[in-house]
Amino acid sequence: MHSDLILGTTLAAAALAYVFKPKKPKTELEASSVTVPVIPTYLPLQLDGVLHYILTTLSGKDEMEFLRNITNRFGNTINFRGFNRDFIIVLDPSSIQHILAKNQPNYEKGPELQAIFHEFLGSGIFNADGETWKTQRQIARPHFQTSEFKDAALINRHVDLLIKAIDKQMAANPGKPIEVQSIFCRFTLDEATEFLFGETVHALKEENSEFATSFNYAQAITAWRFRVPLWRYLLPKKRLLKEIKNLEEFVYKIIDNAMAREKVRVEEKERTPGSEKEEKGKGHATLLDHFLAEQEEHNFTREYLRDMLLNFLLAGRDTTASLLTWTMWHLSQRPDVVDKLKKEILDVVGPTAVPGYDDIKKLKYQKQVVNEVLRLCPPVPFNIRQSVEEDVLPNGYYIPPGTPVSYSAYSTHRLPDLWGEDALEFNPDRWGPERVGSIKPFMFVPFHAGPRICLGQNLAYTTAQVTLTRLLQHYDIKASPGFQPQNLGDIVLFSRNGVEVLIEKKSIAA
Ligand code: HEM
Repeated sequence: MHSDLILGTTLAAAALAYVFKPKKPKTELEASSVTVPVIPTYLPLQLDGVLHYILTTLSGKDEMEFLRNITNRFGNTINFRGFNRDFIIVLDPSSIQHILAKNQPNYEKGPELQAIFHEFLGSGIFNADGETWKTQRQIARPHFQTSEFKDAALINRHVDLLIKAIDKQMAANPGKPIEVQSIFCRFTLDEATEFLFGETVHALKEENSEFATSFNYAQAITAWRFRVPLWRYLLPKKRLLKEIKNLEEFVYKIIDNAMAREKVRVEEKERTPGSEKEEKGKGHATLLDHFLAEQEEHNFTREYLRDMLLNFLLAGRDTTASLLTWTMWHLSQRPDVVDKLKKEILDVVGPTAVPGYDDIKKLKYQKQVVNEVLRLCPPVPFNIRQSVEEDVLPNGYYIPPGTPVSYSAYSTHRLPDLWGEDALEFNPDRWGPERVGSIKPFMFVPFHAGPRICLGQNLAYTTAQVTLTRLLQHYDIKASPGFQPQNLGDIVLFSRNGVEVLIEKKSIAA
């Protein structure tokens, strides 16, 4: 009893000290700039605001629209303070440019975000700053040059399997709508594992593949921590660690095999002098091979390579699945757009030819459609950085040091001031030659921007466009009556209830 009283008093005293802690005097920079407006709350520690947000996420409401409503009410630069901790959100393109490009070194991933992702992603590219990030980016870059996937053979091989999986579902449930989100997630998992590791996990074939289940779980828990950082301390970790171990078993097997292969290659090189002149990174089939080619210089550990592979998988898999899913949703609502797409495919690729990179480059209208999907449904709807030093945004607002600063592609892409009165409408024509000039840099940031711009951007467009071309050569896509998707604003923008569309087998030439 006595010890409870002491503990209770200590905690209460600590809480009071935190709430009423004396304010630091303003720095010179702070005094000469504007304070970001704080969203009004009424309880100490902004408990009402924090609870409102937590209840919004728990009740399954649309967090992206929640945020958009707040910024509509309080402005494009706001401080969503909780527990006396600042959390700044910026929407205007010049602030986004400042954070992602002009003063990028001052806006890191930072220790708080890294702690949220730590168990799953370790020190991989997605979760690293400084030299660790730079090294991974430099070594990985050659694997993402378009020459690596120009014939789109790997993508097309997986699209063959995707079409088979769709046909199978249609045969099992004739005339019924198909939930495409989960199929696309399995498709992109297969494609990405082969592109990155050289080995696919066969998620399309085996609906409940162990790797896919573990990956989905680890990602879902990490996403909860991302949305409500408090969960990091409250959610049990036992299952998370078990699922991560499953992933590691699979990944370590690939790493060990690749390391053995690389050892043989190095020994052979030593036996045949002169072959070391070969260009670094050239001729390496997988991303892992690119890293192992640098092994002598960097001495990467198995753990480092595990982090690297899981990070690339996280970065590339769901994002592309999200893009394909929302594309199908918008097409199901717009038969006029489907008709135009089909006409273009017939003219450029033909009714049955398998498209390569050069073909899809000619599909101009299709690219407009994909961009319009990326605008309204950016796969990464919300992104966070943390300031290192204090700073001032181009619009005069003060950023304290060590503060989370976020931008939301979802909200910026929907601002009528930037996109016009039809900002909320799906209109691929806004990307046509007459209007595209009004789209200024940093208004459209689905792939991030600046030094940390998405490495897989070209691969993502190619995968999405090849897949879309092949699907429209085979099928007609129509609305599933009464179905409405519900945004799930996780790390990746998905629909809480999947996306149902009616798919009919129909030759494009018919
Ligand atoms: C439609 C598909 C995609 C979208 C919308 C997308 C979007 C993004 C965004 C917004 C970021 C910045 C994340 C951050 O720094 O917080 C990013 C980074 C990254 N993306 Fe993508 N991505 C897509 C597909 C891919 C693919 C297919 C790959 C590779 C397989 C990939 C690899 C990466 C990597 C490695 C980074 C980290 C870059 C760095 O920090 O330097 N992405 N992506």
